[in-house]
Amino acid sequence: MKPSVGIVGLGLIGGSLAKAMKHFHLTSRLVAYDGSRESLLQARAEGVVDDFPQDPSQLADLFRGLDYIFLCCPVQVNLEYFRLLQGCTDRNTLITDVGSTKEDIMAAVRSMRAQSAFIGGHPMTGSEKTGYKASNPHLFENAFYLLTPAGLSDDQQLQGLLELLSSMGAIPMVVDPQTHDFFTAAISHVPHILASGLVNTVRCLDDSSGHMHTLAAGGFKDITRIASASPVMWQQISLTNRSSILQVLDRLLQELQGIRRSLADLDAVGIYDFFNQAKRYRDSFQDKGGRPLVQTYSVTVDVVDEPGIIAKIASTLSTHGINIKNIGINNNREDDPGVLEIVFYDKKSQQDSASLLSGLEYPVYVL
Ligand SMILES: NC(=O)c1ccc[n+]([C@@H]2O[C@H](COP(=O)([O-])OP(=O)(O)OC[C@H]3O[C@@H](n4cnc5c(N)ncnc54)[C@H](O)[C@@H]3O)[C@@H](O)[C@H]2O)c1
Ligand SMILES: O=C(O)C(=O)C[C@]1(C(=O)O)C=C[C@@H](O)C=C1
Repeated sequence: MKPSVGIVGLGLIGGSLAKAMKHFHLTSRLVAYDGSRESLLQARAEGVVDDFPQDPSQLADLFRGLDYIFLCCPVQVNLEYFRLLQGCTDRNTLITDVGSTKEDIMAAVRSMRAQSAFIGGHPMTGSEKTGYKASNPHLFENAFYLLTPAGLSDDQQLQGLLELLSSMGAIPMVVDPQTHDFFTAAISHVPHILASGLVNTVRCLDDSSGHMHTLAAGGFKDITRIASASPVMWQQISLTNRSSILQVLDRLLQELQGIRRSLADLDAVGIYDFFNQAKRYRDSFQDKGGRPLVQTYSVTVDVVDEPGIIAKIASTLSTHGINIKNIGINNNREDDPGVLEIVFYDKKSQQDSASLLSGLEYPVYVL
């Protein structure tokens, strides 16, 4: 028997969970609630959710007796819904959240002596975009999905959740909440603070004609994409992971002070070491392509960014029997040449396409 599922917060992550569960036919019934009625209407029209309450007062009736409830609002809002849902749940309902911080919610749930079972959750995938319109059924494929059970559920419920997430293509991994919050402070939360700090710096330094804004190119755009994310989401993440963020932020400030000192002292070796150490460590991430554990076979091709270029290269490869998994232009440079990234299913296709396209005089790089 497939489980019944409820989702509170049908935005980027909640909407993607709903779409994935529908896409892979994982539920017997899927109900949702969101502050945006427009999202709920769209999801029902698309067949992604079966039903939704007309207003929050009907939430308990519609969510009673579900097997799983996913809380997918900003982290502090998730806790409010966890409390609210205690009125209509018991140990047979497993509530889980997708929030980016875990110590805070785990401590609150533990101190509450909740009726329902609970497992903290956090998919290590997402984007700077928000809302149901940005959601996508394949978001979780090959992405780590961290879980913090901490004894608030039974083994069978943990097993069931692991299977449900794996069926959406995710790679679940159990961690303790403290480790989770320290790791994510370093690899996600402080990077977001830094990206927003850089954008604020340029905003303050730009001239009245906005020349910096006009000229900002690939490097600035690459490192600051995430600064376009939801301020409410990041406010709540920051407030619920203060001590780990402060610890990592202090380490980052040391790093910045170090390079500042090397510059002030004209210490050429120190400056080289700063960039070289970072390059060596960052290059070691390359093979993973942001999707850990999955080997990717891709090439990049420098192309003139003109209409029809993707079709031209795709048809050349297809004429030679080479299957493409994914293809797209990375337009970091304004107007002129773009970098076309092509992903293949296997190494042979990667190598064959590299020699074919080099033979046609395209500059090709094998990744
Ligand atoms: N965006 C990411 O990259 C990402 C990745 C992993 C985890 N998360 C976590 O997932 C959660 C959701 O983030 P998202 O990116 O989907 O954000 P989002 O803004 O796309 O979605 C949040 C949804 O919650 C709804 N909502 C907010 N307050 C509400 C309330 N009081 N009542 C009812 N609905 C309410 C909003 O209408 C929206 O649809 C957050 O806890 C975040 O920390 C985000
Ligand atoms: O790729 C992005 O845009 C993200 O910001 C995703 C990201 C991250 O920092 O890596 C953001 C917050 C999450 O909790 C998990 C993933």
